[in-house]
Amino acid sequence: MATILHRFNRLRLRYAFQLSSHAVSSTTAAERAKGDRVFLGCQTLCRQHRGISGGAGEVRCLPSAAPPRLPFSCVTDEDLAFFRQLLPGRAITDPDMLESSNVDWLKSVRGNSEVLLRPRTTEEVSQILRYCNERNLAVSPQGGNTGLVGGSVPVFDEIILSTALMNQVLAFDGVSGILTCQAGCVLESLSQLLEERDFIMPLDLGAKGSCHIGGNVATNAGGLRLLRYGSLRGTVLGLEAVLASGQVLNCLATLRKDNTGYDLKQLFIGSEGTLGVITAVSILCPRKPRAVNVAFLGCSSFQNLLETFQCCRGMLGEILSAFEFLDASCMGLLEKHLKLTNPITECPFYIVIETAGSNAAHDEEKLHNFLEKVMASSLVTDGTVATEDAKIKALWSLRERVTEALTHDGFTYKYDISLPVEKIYQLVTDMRQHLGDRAKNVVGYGHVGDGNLHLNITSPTKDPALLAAIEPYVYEWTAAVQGSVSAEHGLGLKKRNYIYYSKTPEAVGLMGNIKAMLDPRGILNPYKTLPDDLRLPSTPTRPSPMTSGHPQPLQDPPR
Ligand SMILES: O=C(O)CC[C@@H](O)C(=O)O
Ligand SMILES: [Zn+2]
Repeated sequence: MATILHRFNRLRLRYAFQLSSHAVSSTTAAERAKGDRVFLGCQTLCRQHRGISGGAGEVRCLPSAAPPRLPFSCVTDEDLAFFRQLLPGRAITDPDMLESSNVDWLKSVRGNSEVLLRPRTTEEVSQILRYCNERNLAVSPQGGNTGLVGGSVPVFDEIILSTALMNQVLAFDGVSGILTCQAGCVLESLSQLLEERDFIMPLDLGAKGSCHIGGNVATNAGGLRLLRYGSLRGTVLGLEAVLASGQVLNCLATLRKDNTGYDLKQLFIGSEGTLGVITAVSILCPRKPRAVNVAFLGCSSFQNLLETFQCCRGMLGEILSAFEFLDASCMGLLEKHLKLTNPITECPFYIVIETAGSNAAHDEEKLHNFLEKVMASSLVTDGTVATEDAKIKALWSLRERVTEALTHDGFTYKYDISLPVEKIYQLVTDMRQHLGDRAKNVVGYGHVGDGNLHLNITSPTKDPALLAAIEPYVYEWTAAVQGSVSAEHGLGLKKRNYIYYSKTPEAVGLMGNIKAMLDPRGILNPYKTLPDDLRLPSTPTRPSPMTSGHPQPLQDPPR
C-alpha cells in the first residue's frame, strides 16, 4: 500500500486527511429529537368522546396533508384494561412517554395517539391485533421511527404498536450466514453481532443506530450497500407477520430456494405495515470483507461523474460495494451546519466509492489502477482514500450526514426519486432553474449506482407557494422519463396520493384488493401507502375496490 500511497500523491490524491471531531459521531435518536418542529397539526377530540364510536365530527382540525379521520372506534377504559392486563407495565399512556412516538424523525408529522403498546412476543402482537380488529381500533405499527414519509407515526389517535422490545436474535447459522431475529432488533446491533462472527448485514443506512430490521423490511429500505448485495426483496429469505385478524403467518423460511407457489413474504416487504405487522425475519448475510477501501473523489461535471461510474464498474467489478454522490451544495451544508471538513479541493460533485473484498493487495491494486486512469483522463480532479476504520467512517459521514445537515437549513421538501442513471442530476438542474430564487437551497445526492436521486429543497419556513411550484412539476418530470416517485423511502402518509405517477390504476386497484383481503376493516396503518381514493370508510363489511367500481386516480396521471 505504501507504493500506492506514494503514487497517488503524485497524482494529487491526498491521503493525509485530518479527522474532524464531528466527522465520526453517529446521530443518536436523542440528537435527532432536537430541532425545529413543523407539524401538520392534526388532532382529534377522541379523549372527550371515549366510548362513542368514531365519525368525522370527532376531527377538530384537519391537517392539509391527511385525509379525514376514518370512523374507527376510540380507545375506552375497558380497552386500556385489556391492554394493561395483556402487557403489564408495557401499555403506555403517559403523554410524556408517548411524545416521541407520536412525532416522526423529521418533526413534520404529529399524531395524537394516547396508547403505546410494547409487546415482546409474536403471541402478544397476535392478541393485540385480534382485539383491535374486533373493536375496530386503528393501529400504527412502529419500528425505530426513522422513516421520512410519515409512515411510522399515527395520523390521528391510532394505537402505536412498537416493536422496540422484540429485539431477540433467534438464530444465526455460521455456515449459511442466515440470521433469524425478531423485528425490533436495531440494525447497528445486528451488524455488530454479525461482525463478531465474520459476517455483515446486507444493508447499511445512515439511520442504522435507531432503525429496526422489521421496519427496514416493512419499508424495503435500500441504503448504501444495495449496489453490491441487492434489495431486501432478495436477501430476506423469510418472515413472520401477524395479520389484522391476529392470525400469525409463518413464512420464516431459511432456504435460498423455495418455489412452492406464490412468494407471500414479498407482499409484506415494502408494504409499510398496511398488510400485517412483521414480527420476525430471516436474512441472508454476506461474509465480512477482509479489505475495505473508501475513496472520496471530486468531479468537475456530472457527465464526468457518470463516466467515472462506468469506468469504476468495469475496473473494480466484483469488489465495488458502493458508488454514492453529493453535490457542492450538500458539501456547503455539511460545512455550515455540522462543521464537517471537506477533505479535498472544492468541486461541483463528490463521489464516495467503497470497495469490499477478500484480498487487500489485490483490491488495492485494482483501486490504484482505477484511480490512476480516472485522474489521468481528468474525469476525477482530486481525491483521498481511506483504509483505516476511523478514516473510512469519517469519509462516509460526509455522505451519510447530508440528511441531518438539511434539517438545520430550514423547512425541507424531500423527494426520493428513481431515474435512469444518466438523468439523475438533470432533475436537480431543471428544478433549480424552475424555482429560481424561490428556494433557499436545491440539493442533489444519493445512490448513483442504483439510479436513486435524493432531491431536497429547503426554504426558511414552510412555504405553500414554493410547494406549489415544486409539485406536481417534480412528479411529472419523473413520470415523463418512466421513473419512480419513491425509490426507497416508501409512500407513507406524505406520498400516498402520488402513486399514480408510477403505477397504473389497474395495479393500484389490485393493491386495494389485496389490502381489503388481508385487512378488511382497514385497521393497519390507515392513511398510509394506498391513495385516498382507494381508502373506503372502515366498516365491518368493507367492499372490495374491484367490486365497488374501477378506482379512479385522484389527479390525472401524466401518462
Ligand atoms: O434525506 C434524504 O432525502 C435521504 C435519506 C437517505 O435515504 C440517504 O440515502 O441518505
Ligand atoms: Zn437513500
